[in-house]
This record gives sequence, C-alpha cells and structure tokens, in this order.
Amino acid sequence: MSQFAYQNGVLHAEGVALNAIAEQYGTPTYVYSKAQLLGNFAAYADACAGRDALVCYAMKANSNLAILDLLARQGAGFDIVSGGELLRVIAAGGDPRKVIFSGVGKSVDEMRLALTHDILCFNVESIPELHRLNEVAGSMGKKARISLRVNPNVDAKTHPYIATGLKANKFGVAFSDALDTYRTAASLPHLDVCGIDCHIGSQLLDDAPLLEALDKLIELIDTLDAEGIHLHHLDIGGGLGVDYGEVGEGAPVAVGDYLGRLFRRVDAWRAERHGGKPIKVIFEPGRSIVGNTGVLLTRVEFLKHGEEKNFCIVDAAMNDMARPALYQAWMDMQPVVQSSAAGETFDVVGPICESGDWLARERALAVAPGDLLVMHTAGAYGMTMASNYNTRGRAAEVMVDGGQTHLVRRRETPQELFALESVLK
Ligand SMILES: Cc1ncc(COP(=O)(O)O)c(C=O)c1O
Ligand SMILES: N[C@@H](CCCC[NH3+])C(=O)O
Repeated sequence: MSQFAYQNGVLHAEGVALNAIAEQYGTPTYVYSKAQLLGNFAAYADACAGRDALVCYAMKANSNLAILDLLARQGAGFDIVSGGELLRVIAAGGDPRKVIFSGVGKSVDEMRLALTHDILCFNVESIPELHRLNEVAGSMGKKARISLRVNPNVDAKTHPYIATGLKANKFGVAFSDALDTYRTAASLPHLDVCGIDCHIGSQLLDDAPLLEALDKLIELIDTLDAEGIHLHHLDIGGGLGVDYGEVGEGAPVAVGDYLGRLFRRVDAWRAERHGGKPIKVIFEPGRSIVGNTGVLLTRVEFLKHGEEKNFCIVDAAMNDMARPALYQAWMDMQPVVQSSAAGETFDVVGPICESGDWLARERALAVAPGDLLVMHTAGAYGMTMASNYNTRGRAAEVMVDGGQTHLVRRRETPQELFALESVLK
C-alpha cells in the first residue's frame, strides 16, 4: 500500500498534506515516507527471516543520512561504491562490518579506508584490482575479504544505460575468465577469497534473468569447489524494479515472490549438489527499497503556449531529477490538489538552459501558475544524482513520520555552492 494518497482531493504523505509541506519548506523538495521505507525493507527482511542472509542496501539509490540510519537500525548492511559512501554509513551509525564495496575503480585510499574499518567484503571487478588490493592489505598487515564480481552475460531486458551484466559492459570479470581469476586471487597472500557476486542491471520487472544469473553463479561455485576454492557467500546483486506507473510497463515481481523462488533454488542446490554445506546469500537492492518512498514536490512557475507544444515550467529541473534527461525515463507527474477543470497537454520542464531539461512529456494536466505538482516514485536515483548545474542549490529533503515532518536535508544556498572556490589573486 502506498503511503502517498489523496484525501479530500489533496495528496498526502502518511496523512500530511503535501501543500502544507510546500508552505513550510518551499519547493522543490523531496518528501519521503518513513513507513514506506520500513515496509519496503521489511519485505526483504521477512523473506530472509531465519536464513543466513544479509540485505546490503545499495546506497547510491539514496544516501540521505536519515534513510541510512533507519535502515541500519533495521539491521541492514550497505553496498557502497566509494570511500565517501563508507563515511556516510559510519556517520549514520551503520556497521562497517556489514558493508560490501562494489565498483570498477577503487582507489588505494578507498581500499585503505575500507580495510581500516574492517568491511565485510570487497566485490573485486578485475585482475589489476586484485593485485592492488593485495598490496594495500599487505602494507597494512591485513587480509582483505574478497568476492569476484562475475559477469554472467544475462540480458536483464532493461534500458541499455542501466544494464550491467552483458559482455559489452565495463563491469565484472567475464564468466569464461572467472575460474582463472579465482585461481589468481587464491594465490595472493593478503586476500581471503570468500564469495562470488553479480549485478546484472537495474529496474528489472521480471525475476527470470536474476534466477538465470543465480544458476550461473551456482555452476561456478561447483566448479570452484572441485578446485579446492570454497566460497562462503553468494551475492546476487540488486536490480528489482519499481512501478513507475507507465502505461504498458506493468509492475515488478513482488520481493517476497522473487526471494522465495531464489531461496528454493539455493536450498535445492545445497541439498543435491553442495553436500548440505551452508552459504550466506547477500542482496544489494537499491531502487526497490527507496523508489516509492519518495516524491519530488515542485511548483508551477509559468505556463507557456508554444507554436508546437505547451510547456508547464516548474521550479524543479534536471539538476534535481536527472532520470528523464539521462534515460528518457517516464516519471508520473500529478497535481497535489485534484481539479475537475479540463486539462491541456504539456511538457513539464525546468528552468535550466538545456532542451534536455524536461521532467515529463505530453501529459494531460489541469494546472495554473502557482499550483503544486509531484513527481511520484522519485526516491531512488533522484537526490543522489542531483547536481548544482546553473548554480542551482539542491532541493530540500523532508521525512514524514506518522504525521510529523522532519527536515532531513536543508536546501543549499547559492553562497554555499561557490564557497569552495577561489579567484586568482
Ligand atoms: C553493484 C550494484 N549493486 C546494486 C545496485 C542497485 O541496483 P538497484 O537500484 O537496481 O537495486 C547497483 C545499481 O544498479 C549496482 O551497480
Ligand atoms: N541511475 C539509474 C540506475 C543506475 C543503477 C546503478 N548501477 C537510474 O536512475 O535508473
């Protein structure tokens, strides 16, 4: 059930009217629902109950400290892709020993930081990275726990920019090279080879490609076992999608159904081929935890009737939400206050000086200047991909918690944006 619903014609978040939030905090503002967030995490936690499993939230989707704190208190681990994200986990009170570190370009400093905090595992993506990590760990007198990110060459059937498990993608080690790469890893004295992982892409509506990837990982675990390389965990990555409401797209498979099918396969394999030995299962969900947790609240500045198109110019822009500009993503936009007036067809655009600065195209809307609109399902890859283009301060972020609203990130001022710069003297 969504925590964002109309009551008496006004959109509310957990019972708080969004127009009241706009009055108090201004626009553009991201509004999150704590109940939605906890419900989404609980779907994973419930499906994992009683099992050796860890949900490492992929914080690139939304790394606001309030969100990290709430998830950490539910027992979440975190999937990070930079030293900065590790520092965020620590600042939010998360446990570094439940952190896995993904990414193709980890620097020496990032490796050192992660080893200092004794993270659970590095998801290594190449042979040069294995050697670098071995050296860094050795120089610190430590052993780094590693998993190899294997590229199962499964077609995730998603947008090419967010598919990651194909041969043509920069991620992971090719399936055909995996065995040799594991041999190399096992020969390096400062590495502790403990897992295997993959991540085939994002916004997947069907779990069939994920289960296909699982089968490939399992096949490799069997091969490695025969080589004397015994793994303790398998990490299937994230990727489950959300319902953006686009006509003809359909809804994603439910988390519980996907995890149920996955665990049944893992159990059958363990019993039949793995000698009943235990294996920890790790998940790296991002979007499916936070996507429908947030909306982007924006106000109409002007309506402009062009020669070919009508434009609804709002105060949010591609710097606040880049998904439409980057991926031609379809995001649902609705008025905060419902109206029975006849609408017109608009492109919803921001104030930035780019033709690519659009949030929604060809939408029937009954709106007037000063009205409020929301972009739904904006909790994932919204604020984390925001920029200061056109010297625009990033939006505020507000968390609604059972009738109370809390400012969890204030709006940036223009002065803050250039405070790090200096002029030549
Ligand atoms: C390595 C890795 N893990 C997890 C995720 C999270 O993916 P999603 O938000 O699709 O669940 C991503 C991003 O797609 C990723 O690159
Ligand atoms: N930023 C992308 C998802 C990227 C996933 C990261 N591997 C999106 O908004 O859909």
